[in-house]
Amino acid sequence: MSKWLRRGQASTSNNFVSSAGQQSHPSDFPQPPRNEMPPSASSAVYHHQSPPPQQSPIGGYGAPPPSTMPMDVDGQPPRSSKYGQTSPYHSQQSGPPTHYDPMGRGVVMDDHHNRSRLSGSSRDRRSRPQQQHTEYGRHGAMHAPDPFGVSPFKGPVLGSSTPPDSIQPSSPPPAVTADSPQPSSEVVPRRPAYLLHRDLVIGKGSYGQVCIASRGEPEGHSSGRSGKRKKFACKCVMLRNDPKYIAKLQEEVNVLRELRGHDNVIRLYDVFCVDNELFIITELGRGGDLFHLLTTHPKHGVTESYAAKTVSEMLSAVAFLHSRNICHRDLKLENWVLESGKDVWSPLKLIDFGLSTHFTAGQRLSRVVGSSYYVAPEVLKKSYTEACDLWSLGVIVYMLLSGAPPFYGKNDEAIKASIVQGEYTFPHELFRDVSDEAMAFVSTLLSYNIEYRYTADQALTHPWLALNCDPEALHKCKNGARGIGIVAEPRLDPMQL
Ligand SMILES: Nc1ncnc2c1ncn2[C@@H]1O[C@H](COP(=O)(O)OP(=O)(O)OP(=O)(O)O)[C@@H](O)[C@H]1O
Repeated sequence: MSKWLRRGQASTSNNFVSSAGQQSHPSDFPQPPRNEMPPSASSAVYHHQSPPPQQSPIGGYGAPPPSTMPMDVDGQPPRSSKYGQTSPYHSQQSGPPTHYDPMGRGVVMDDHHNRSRLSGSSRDRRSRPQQQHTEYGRHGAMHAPDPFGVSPFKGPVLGSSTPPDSIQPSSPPPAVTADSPQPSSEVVPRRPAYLLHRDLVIGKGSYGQVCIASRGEPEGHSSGRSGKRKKFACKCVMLRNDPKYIAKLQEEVNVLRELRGHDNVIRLYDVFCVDNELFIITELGRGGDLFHLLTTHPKHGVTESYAAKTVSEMLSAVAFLHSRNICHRDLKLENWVLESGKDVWSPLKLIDFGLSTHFTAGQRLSRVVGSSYYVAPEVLKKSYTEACDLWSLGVIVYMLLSGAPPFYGKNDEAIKASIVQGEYTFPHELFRDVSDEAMAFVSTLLSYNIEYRYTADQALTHPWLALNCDPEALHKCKNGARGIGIVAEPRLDPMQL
């Protein structure tokens, strides 16, 4: 199925949008099945000069998927997935709907191996002779300023002799226990200690790598606590003496903080620097990213009900972002992770705000950023608004339903040319089982003219979602889109490093 998909790597360069980088299955890239496709008069070709279609016809073969692509068109070293070969997306638990395979295959697989890799179980760790853990914040802790003021803990020094079981930014400081050092006057909350598992890499991006961090009582600790360490994702970024780069990181953290509380946005827990390296501690998406989900299944895409559930959660997050005047600018399959490694229906979480920016109403942005396949045509033309995020969501839904991208080419230039041309089809081979309503929904997002493109709020009211989503879940997404129940935090002062 998604043999012609490859991981996209975001670029911040002004006039280049990169798709180079990780390629999960290099040997799988097929030659385009052009010859296998019968010519069809019913091909649905949408062009930006045409009025937006209300309902998309099914069937027809358009241009083929891309041909075999080079491992790395930028000459950068290929990135490799650290999730392992076993899919983390299957559950061995029984009972609907969590057991349901969205690919419609009804297959369940053992995800133990993968979970142990993600969670760094004791068995996994024992088998490694050389552990590469760095513990921050124990006795003699490194001084780790909190450059963004994110941590709820006031102390300038990371760590405590008795770190609490979990960090709850809005909760009171951890209790001081008998073996804690006695504070001299008042109780000053200490920042928690994290164990950084450098060898448990869960993802690599253009700015660094993401690995597991944990916090809590080590197993067998005598304090009588549960002995379970809480796991986090830790993005490790080497700092450079470059004001623009620092400003970008600051914006990333500010955005993460502002969005804290939304069910479909990854939760920020802590930020600190040690020895010129920045660590951003967030909630861990144990189920891995959607790119992995899609590319580890041999079928063409997911079921409509799974796609609709997924998209409504995405729209909820994006509507919330836009209501806070934040444009993500890098929405792609790789940037949505599943909360649970056991339940493929668990909530999705949006990650990677490295290209996000604040905007003012009506402002035209001009910086060309994003990832191949997903970038909107108006971004490539250097005049765009937050509507570019909806285009990217349209690409994602198309991919979820079919397993292939709507715009493709043998390299970045060809992909960009295809996007700027704006023509795409719903090849019968890939959309055979997909309803007209689903394709109509995709068309509302892949509308070339942003006047016709749906906003996230509009898309949430589309009949296809109402038909395919659990009403209660959809209602929750609509509430989330409006920020109901979320206390947004103010923007932070500029970072001082
Ligand atoms: N909180 C998380 N939970 C689970 N996996 C994560 C988490 N954060 C990141 N990842 C994994 O790590 C990968 C890279 O992370 P991220 O996108 O934040 O890095 P980046 O350097 O900004 O990447 P890019 O080059 O795509 O912008 C993600 O695609 C995802 O697979």
